Amino acid sequence: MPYETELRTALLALQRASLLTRRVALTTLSSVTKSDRSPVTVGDFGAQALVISALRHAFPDDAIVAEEDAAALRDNEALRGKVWDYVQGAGLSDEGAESSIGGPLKSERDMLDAIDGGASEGFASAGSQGRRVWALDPIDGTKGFLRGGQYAIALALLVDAKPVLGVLACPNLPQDASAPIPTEHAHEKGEGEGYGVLVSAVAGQGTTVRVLGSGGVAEGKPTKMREVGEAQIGSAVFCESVESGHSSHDHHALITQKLGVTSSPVRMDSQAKYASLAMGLADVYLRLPVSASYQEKIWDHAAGEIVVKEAGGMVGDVQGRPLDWAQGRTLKENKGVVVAGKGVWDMVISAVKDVLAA
Ligand SMILES: Nc1ncnc2c1ncn2[C@@H]1O[C@H](COP(=O)(O)O)[C@@H](OP(=O)(O)O)[C@H]1O
Ligand SMILES: [Mg+2]
Repeated sequence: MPYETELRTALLALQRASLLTRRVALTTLSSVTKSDRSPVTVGDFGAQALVISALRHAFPDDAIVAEEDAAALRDNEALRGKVWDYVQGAGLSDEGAESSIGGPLKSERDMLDAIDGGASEGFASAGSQGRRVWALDPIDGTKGFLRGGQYAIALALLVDAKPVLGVLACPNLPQDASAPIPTEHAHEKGEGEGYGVLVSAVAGQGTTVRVLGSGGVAEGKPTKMREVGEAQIGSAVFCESVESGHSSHDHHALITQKLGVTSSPVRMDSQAKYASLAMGLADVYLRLPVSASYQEKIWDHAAGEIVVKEAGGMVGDVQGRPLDWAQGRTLKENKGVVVAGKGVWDMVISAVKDVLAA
């Protein structure tokens, strides 16, 4: 199967990184504020080191674009030591699986180099055919991670500026699609209690859900989005960011009102929203940016996009056009993202257009 090794590596890398984020989540969390005023934690740095070292081991020639860099750690011995403790403590229980992603990191220096290995210019500079770029968000939804809500470790492989593989590790999503999605105190629920999924997709191969474990790759189950038609839109489950600064709750409310949706949207951080749709936990995801200063990276949607599309859903901008991966590193203002099943897509896009035009 195409991308078999890439998928296996990505699943194991994210599983290992989630061992670290789960452990960090059980401590008293604190964050450092970055230059863009967004928070970063020990979990973000540690997860990035673990995933990049796995990718570099398996695919040394591939470019990697990741959210964090190691500057803050190089300057801060205490913080660096803390991250290193967690990185050393995160190893898969299956030795064969662990060694297939390069085994434990050997030194603090290797850890810093791995973190800085995510500084590629990515496909913005990729001209030649067959160019491969991995896009990693080591903790997507850092605010959700800090408040005990949903977060995801998100990894996608883009070939010639198109997502061909995506994996979302969502430690706080329920494994059972009929269970409610926890939005607080979620870190207290672990694998043993039925929480933690790995949702993955490869172009043309469908979307698969696995239990997020601590050893080798678990058996996967194919998943599809729920089939919701126009007649059922009133009872569809909508989801949106917790943060109204990330997308406009007011616009979303006007859209759902127009569509006659009866229940309030489920608020959830991170690309766990895409995973929820792919798993049939929710039906529509609206993300309408609110300000011109909003410079969200397009990478933050790559894994989610393929996971939803391969589960039978649609992902586009507010005009219903496909997301433009070649446009560079940011999701341009006013474009936004709409995610829905095929049965309600036209109707949702038409409501979005009406509300934005008003
Ligand atoms: N002001 C801003 N500018 C750019 N991106 C922003 C932003 N505020 C939030 N984001 C993006 O939105 C993501 C969180 O989305 P959500 O609200 O769906 O949880 C953040 O991911 P990180 O948590 O990885 O930084 C970040 O990429
Ligand atoms: Mg992040």
